[in-house]
Amino acid sequence: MDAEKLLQVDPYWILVINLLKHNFLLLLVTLVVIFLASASSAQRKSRKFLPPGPPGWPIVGNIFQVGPLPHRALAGFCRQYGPLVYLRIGSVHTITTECPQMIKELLCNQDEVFASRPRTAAAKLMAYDQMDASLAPYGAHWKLMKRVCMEHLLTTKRIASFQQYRLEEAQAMVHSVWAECKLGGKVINVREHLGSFTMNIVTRMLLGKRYFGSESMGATEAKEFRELMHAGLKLLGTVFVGDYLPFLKWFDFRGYQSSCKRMGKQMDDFYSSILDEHRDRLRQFGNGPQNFVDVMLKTSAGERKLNDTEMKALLQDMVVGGTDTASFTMEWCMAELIRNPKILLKAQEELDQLLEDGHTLQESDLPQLRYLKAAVKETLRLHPPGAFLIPHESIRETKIAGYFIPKNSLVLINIHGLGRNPDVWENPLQFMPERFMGDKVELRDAEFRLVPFGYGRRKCPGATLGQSMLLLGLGNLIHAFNWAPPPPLLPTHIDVLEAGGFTNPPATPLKALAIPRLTHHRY
Ligand code: HEM
Repeated sequence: MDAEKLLQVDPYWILVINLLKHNFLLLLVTLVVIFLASASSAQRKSRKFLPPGPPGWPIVGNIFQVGPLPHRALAGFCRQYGPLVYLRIGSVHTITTECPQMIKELLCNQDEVFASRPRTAAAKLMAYDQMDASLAPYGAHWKLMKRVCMEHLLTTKRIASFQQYRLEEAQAMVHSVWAECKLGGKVINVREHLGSFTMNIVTRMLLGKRYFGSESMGATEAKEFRELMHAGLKLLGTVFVGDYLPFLKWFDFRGYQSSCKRMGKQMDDFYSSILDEHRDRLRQFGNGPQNFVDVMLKTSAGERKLNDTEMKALLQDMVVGGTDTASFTMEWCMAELIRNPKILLKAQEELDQLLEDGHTLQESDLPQLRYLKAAVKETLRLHPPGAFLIPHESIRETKIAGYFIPKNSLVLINIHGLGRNPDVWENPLQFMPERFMGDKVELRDAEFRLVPFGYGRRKCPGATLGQSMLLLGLGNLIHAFNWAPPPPLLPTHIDVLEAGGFTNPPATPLKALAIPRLTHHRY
């Protein structure tokens, strides 16, 4: 078997070949030392009662058992070994679960112990050395960044003050779909439209600047940036061997670290240009409406002002947190509605009733959209954007359900698995908004059956904004158009396989036939 074939067959051999390419002797010595160290450490650890899990290889542990869609492999282990599973990924103690009681223990009862984030090469190179809010390890810096998010940027009052942007962008999305399909229906690239919708909302809140559509200020630049962000998120969601076997972090396997570095630099250029432009605009026109950059320029972080790196790191959190998570959730929901025409019709009837006097959908209408809200919950159950919560890390050793959890354990909370756990949900693979109609399962469910925004210290600070974007975007799209699979496909042909990675979008970008269903003047 030649090297090329080996490469396609077994990732373990990829590692071996890459190792052989480098300094063989040095590696051999290192491997022996590591092996002895890990054997003696394993001996010590085995005296403690770790949760059950699959047996692993010497040194590399279970690293090659996680596969291209780790959430699926890890869900399989949870079903085989129990609600809390232990793996050793390289030298990193890892626990994973898809069980509501265990998730409650991790995010609620022992929230502080598990409130940190692991350090990884991708996060270091692409997220300002983890100086932001979402990837910062637990500690004083994270507290400061989170406080800026919660008390200055994402407050109820500020989010409400941007309501007009969201309404305008929802209508602009309807108009641009209509402009494509008004002559009787056309196949639309749904991902493109949803991506522009969320990106425009976020960049208008950040900077008062619209990137896509009419009065666009740099659509090509923004499109390039969005592609860059997707590639960056893919890297962030990829298992990089050097994060788990620290003695290999010097090897740039498949150019992983150079790619992260290059993307980090390109993204930094984009955020720097946002700050520069904003300062220029302030010099020229003085203060406008209070967008996020205005607020950050004035905000004090403790005794001092935020520095440029902190501002750019937070800008990145807002862009990443506010765009793909929402647009991919809407794309999944659209895919499921198109696969289930009766459910789509029911959601449309609810909207028709609410909007029969001819008014456009307002945020004050959203609480009345009970069925659409149930469809959104059902989407977040079956297709959460991000199969795992952002990885957590334990700050000290502890016990869960009688099992020993070592300090610095990586904690992978599998919400994709939770939503499909047959012990929690009846017919888990069926898209059925009705299951939420009479039920008391909320987005912050007390029983932890649904936690799409996390819970506890590391919970999402943008949840309210995210939900408004979801309901407004979806409500407008399904009220204004009928949707069907691109001919000659049938509804059941719509693909619902996930791509994996940090934000887990549909593997195939959704394309669908849009047919206007309102009178002309309403577009
Ligand atoms: C549908 C929309 C959204 C979903 C499903 C979502 C989901 C999540 C999840 C699962 C986490 C991780 C929780 C954990 O690790 O325990 C998170 C964290 C975060 N989200 Fe969101 N999010 C959404 C929208 C937003 C928006 C609109 C923003 C800001 C504009 C945002 C900003 C953040 C930040 C800064 C964090 C990090 C919090 C921390 O680590 O302390 N998210 N989000």
